[in-house]
Formats: sequence, C-alpha cells, structure tokens
Amino acid sequence: MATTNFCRPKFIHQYQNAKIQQQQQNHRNCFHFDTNFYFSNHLKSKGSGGAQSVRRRQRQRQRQRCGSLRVHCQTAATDIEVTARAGKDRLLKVPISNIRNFCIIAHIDHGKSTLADKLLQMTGTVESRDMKEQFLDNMDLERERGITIKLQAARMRFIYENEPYCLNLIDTPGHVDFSYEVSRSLAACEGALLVVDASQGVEAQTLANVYLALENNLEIIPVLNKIDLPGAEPSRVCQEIEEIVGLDCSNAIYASAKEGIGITEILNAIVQRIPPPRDTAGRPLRALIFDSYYDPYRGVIVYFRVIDGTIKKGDRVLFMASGKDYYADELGVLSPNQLQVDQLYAGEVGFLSASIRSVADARVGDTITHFNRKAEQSLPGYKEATPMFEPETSSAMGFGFRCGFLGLLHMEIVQERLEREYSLSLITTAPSVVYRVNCIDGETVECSNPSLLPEPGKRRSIEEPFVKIELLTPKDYIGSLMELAQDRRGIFKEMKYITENRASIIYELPLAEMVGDFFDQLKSRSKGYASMEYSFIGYTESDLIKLDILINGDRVEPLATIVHKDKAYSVGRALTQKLKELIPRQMFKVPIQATIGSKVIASEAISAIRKDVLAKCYGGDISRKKKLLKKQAEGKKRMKAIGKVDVPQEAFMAVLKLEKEVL
Ligand SMILES: Nc1nc2c(ncn2[C@@H]2O[C@H](COP(=O)(O)OP(=O)(O)OP(=O)(O)O)[C@@H](O)[C@H]2O)c(=O)[nH]1
Repeated sequence: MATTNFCRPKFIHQYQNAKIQQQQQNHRNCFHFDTNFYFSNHLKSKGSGGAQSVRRRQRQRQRQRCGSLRVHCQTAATDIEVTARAGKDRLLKVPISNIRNFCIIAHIDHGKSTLADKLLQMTGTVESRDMKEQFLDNMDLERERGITIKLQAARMRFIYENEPYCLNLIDTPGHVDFSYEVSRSLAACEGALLVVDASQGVEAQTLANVYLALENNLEIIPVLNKIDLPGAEPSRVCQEIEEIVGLDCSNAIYASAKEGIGITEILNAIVQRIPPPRDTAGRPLRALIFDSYYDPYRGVIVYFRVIDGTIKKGDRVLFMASGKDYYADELGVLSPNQLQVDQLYAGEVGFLSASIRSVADARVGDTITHFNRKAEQSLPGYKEATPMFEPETSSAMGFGFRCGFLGLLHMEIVQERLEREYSLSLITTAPSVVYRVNCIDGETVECSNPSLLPEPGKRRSIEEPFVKIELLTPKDYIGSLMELAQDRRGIFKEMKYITENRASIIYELPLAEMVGDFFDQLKSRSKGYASMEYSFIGYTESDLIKLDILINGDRVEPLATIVHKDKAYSVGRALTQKLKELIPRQMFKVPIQATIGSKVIASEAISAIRKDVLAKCYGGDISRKKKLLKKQAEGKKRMKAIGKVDVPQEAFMAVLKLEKEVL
C-alpha cells in the first residue's frame, strides 16, 4: 500500500481549508453512511497535479473570475441599480412588487437544467455567445454527468407588459441524496416550476419535491416538458399529476426546453402567478443561507435570500446558528456572474463575502442578522451538520479519511472532485453505516468501524439505521422489486396503485442494505422505469454480529464486517472463497477462516508450495521416502508457526467489492 506520508501535512491543510469543509457543509441530514478514502499514490500524479499546479490553476480561475467582475453599482431607495460587465450596461431597476423568486423542481433528468438555460437565454441574461450547455451546471463534473450537484442561482430581467421584472431563479439538485439542499432553496422562494417529463410521468422524486414545496406554501406552476418527444403524452401526465399530487393542471404549460417551446408562456406565468415577496424591508434583518462555497482568495461566499430587513455593504452581521459575526466586505447579486451592489432588500437574492474562513461557520439553513439589531427569532428549518470527515489509520491501507455521505452519488462526486481538482489517486472502501451499540453498563456507543465494536460480553444490543423507501414502478416490475426489497431485509408496509399502470410500494429497510447497489438493482430490474425516494426513520434493534476473518490463525481487522445473523454464513463462505483466490500460495498451508466470536463458520485453505523431495529417489526403500516426507512436513509446520502472510492490496479491494455483491 503506497501512502504519501511525507507530503500529506501540507496537503491536509489545503484540503481541509478548501474543500473538506465545503463538503462537510453538504452533510446535514441526521443520518449518513461512511466510507474511507485512502491515498494510493503520490500527490503528483499523471504529471499534471501537485499542490503547486493546483494553486496555479486556482489562481488562473480566480483571474478569470475577477475579469468578469468589473462592475459599478448604485442603489437607491428600494430599487436596485446594477451596471453589468463588458461595458454593455444592463440597468435593472425594479420595485419589490416586480420581483419574483422561484425555483425549478423536478425528478432527475426531467429537464430542469435545460429549462433553466433556456430561461437565461430568452431573458438575455446570458449572451448567446457565452452560452454553453447547462449554464447553471458549471462544474465540469455536472456537465459530464448531466446532473446538478450544487445549487446555483441566477437573476434575470424580463419585460412583461412593458414593465421590467426581476426574476430570481434558484436551481435545485434533483437527486435523492440532496433533499436538504432542495428544502432550503424552496424556503427562499415564493413559487416553483414543477417540471415533469411528459414522456415519463410523475416519479418518486417529483412527489417528494412537490410535498416539500407545498410545505413551504409555494405557488406551483406545472410544466410538462419534452413535448417534442414522439412518446410524450402531456394530457395523460397532467391527469397523473392531478390524481397523484392533487395539483390543478388545467393551466399547466406544455413545453420543450430543448426546442424552446413554451418558454415565453413560462416566463409570463412566473410573473402572473407567483406572488411578489412581502415588503418587510423595515424589519430587523433575516436572510436565509441556501448555498455557500469556499473561495481560496475571498473566503466563504454565502448565497442568501433576504427574508426581512435590509443588508448593506460593510454591515456587521451575525450568523445566528453558528454564533459568529463578520463585516460584510462584498455584497452582490448573481446575474449569473457575481455583480457587486451596495445594498440588498427584503425579497432579494444575493451573495456576500466576509472573510469567513470555514464553511462550517456559514451553514446552509442558517439565518444572517445584524449584530447590533438582532432578529428575535431565526428562520425555521435549519438542520445541524454532522461532522463527517475524520482521519483514520488502517493497518491494511495506511492513513486515510473516514468520510460521511448522504448517498452513493454524493460519494462518487466527492471522490471524483478530489481526484480531478487535487490530482489525488484514492482508494475508496465499501460504504458502511453508523451502528449504535447499547452496552451492558448503560453506555451507548456509536460505531461505524467493525474493529471498534465492543466485545460481545460487553454489549447488550446493536441498533442499525432504518429508512422508509417508496418505490414508484410500472406494474410489470412489482414482483421483481418486492423480491429485491425482501432480499435486503425489507419490511413490507404498503402497496397501492396510483394509476391503472403504476404502483407505489413502501418498505422499511436497513440503511446498510440500501447503501450498496440497491439503486442500481432497482434500475436494472425495472429496465430503468422505477424510481425511489427514501427518508431516515430511526434506529432499530437488529440481530447483528461481527464477522471476523482469520488468516493463518491471525485476525485481520480490516476484513471484519458487521452483518445480520441470517447472512453471516453466506457472507463468511463468499469471503473465505474469494480470499483463497486472491492470496498467493505460501511455502506452508494457510487456513482462512470466517468466525463469529470463537466459532468458525466457514473455512478454506491455501495449499503450500511444495518441493518434490522424492524427485531423486529412484525406487529404493519406502522408509527412506517416508523419512524425507516427514522431514518436509516438520519444516512446513515450523514455517507455518513463524510465517507471516501478507494480504495483497487487491485482496482488500476485491473483498470489499464482494461484500457489496453478497450483502
Ligand atoms: N427531447 C427533449 N429532451 C430534453 C428536453 N429537455 C431536456 N431534455 C434532455 O433531457 C436530459 C436531461 O436534462 P437535464 O436538463 O440535464 O435534466 P435535469 O432535470 O436538470 O437533471 P439533474 O440536473 O440531474 O437534476 C438531457 O439529455 C436533455 O438534453 C426537451 O424538452 N426535449
């Protein structure tokens, strides 16, 4: 295992300041699962990386960004005056009644980002020549994967009945892993476009997001997207929305974000149907943070919506949840590039920078108020983030980090960003969840690493996190999906037909069974037609045990796992068989055992490499041959007693993959 101890301290510093905290910020659900990242080779990989070149790239990026920030701003009364970049003035001056804050909610891939792009284009917010596909998805990774990972916001100018309007769009990620992000951006809006793919219909995530929007009292405008597709059935989908969601679709808009159909209707509907923000500029300041990111030169940049009051450049502001206070050095709007202004009023969406060093001090959902004129109450809905990254040392892998994630997608994104942006080569272990161990002495221990599990004699019970999952599927796949959930220790709760052809199935399931390949299985068994949504419901006591692996009589801690008692035998058998294939033969026989406590439940042996000691005995006395064989056996026995088996790195990795298959 090649680790990079010598260059790590420098790296960790940069890594923590720049990104870990940003990622920590993303984990604020009360449940998560863990996985480990280990550094498999040098910081300078493939000739392109290294801390220096990372810094160089950051400087370049910064220069590029600064280049587009040549802005002059004046603000008067409750109007906003912004002079845009490149000498081409775009004056935006609107009263609060002409402001609309909205977001787009949709199931993944139903066309949110494409629609957002079209809105930006149609309103002239982004010049056609600057327009690259999916402007709001400005991370390379987002464009490549075609998904929105981080929230972005944009302010648009739209003329309706000869009056200018300011439309603030807050984009939201559509993947199940990011529901807290969605909920906070919804709280910053008065309305939402509900985008549903007219060829697919209502999916699990659509439902989840609509309920979130309804909870936040948003005005919802249904948009049937992709009507250009031959398989589009907008009227059927409208009916589905009415039946399932209970939303009136008589004035739903039929659109094709790709072809630009229905875009003006959508913009008109935003102005007509979404209410303007309430004019509460006179109240003490309350601004809701809905996103933030770390800029190595300016500190944390916070995106917020002013709910009450007014915020001015230079104001001393207090972040109510973290209790930290700062001076607002920069204040601005997102157009969608950052443009500085002097003041922002209730109803507006903008950003601020205040030399905030850690993203943890300005968390999503926190309320910004004035230090000297505090709001009485913070805005509702804030959830504490759980610290998710901690250094860990493993005897097999060396030094690494144990990191918490909201889901598998989240994990892959973080991994890829670390690899691309920091040129690291990482080894990722299989994900695990956090178990709760109730000890006999009354203590409760949280444990995500099987090697830290208290001894069987000390523990009374083990609890594991459970989730409630809702599957939406065409009726043909019901059987296969129920079988999947059942295999994963799912407890059936409810099934109902939401339309003639589609059913909703609800199960309660251990999170550990879901973090592996559950989602992939769901998609492959339903040929991609089923969708799912899950929420954490709490900890439940389960019959869990620690499965140890002994190689040549020695316990190998990194191979220990926590499994359900019913699965222990199959996991044990599969693990020992796989290890037998992967560990090279030694000069002596190597037993591989899977044990629960002292009980061996599965066992394999790697036979020894043997020299043919009888090769030179042509004929001769049998006792001579026996003597040679006995001598050899004794030698092997001695070797076995002192011999040490090195488990190759690939064995750990293959075993981790195998766990996913078996579990
Ligand atoms: N035919 C057709 N395709 C569309 C339309 N709108 C979007 N698409 C395609 O649908 C796919 C998904 O679109 P996105 O805009 O990335 O979907 P999204 O909802 O933003 O997805 P996430 O960002 O992952 O939540 C892309 O391949 C788009 O080109 C449309 O109106 N018609």
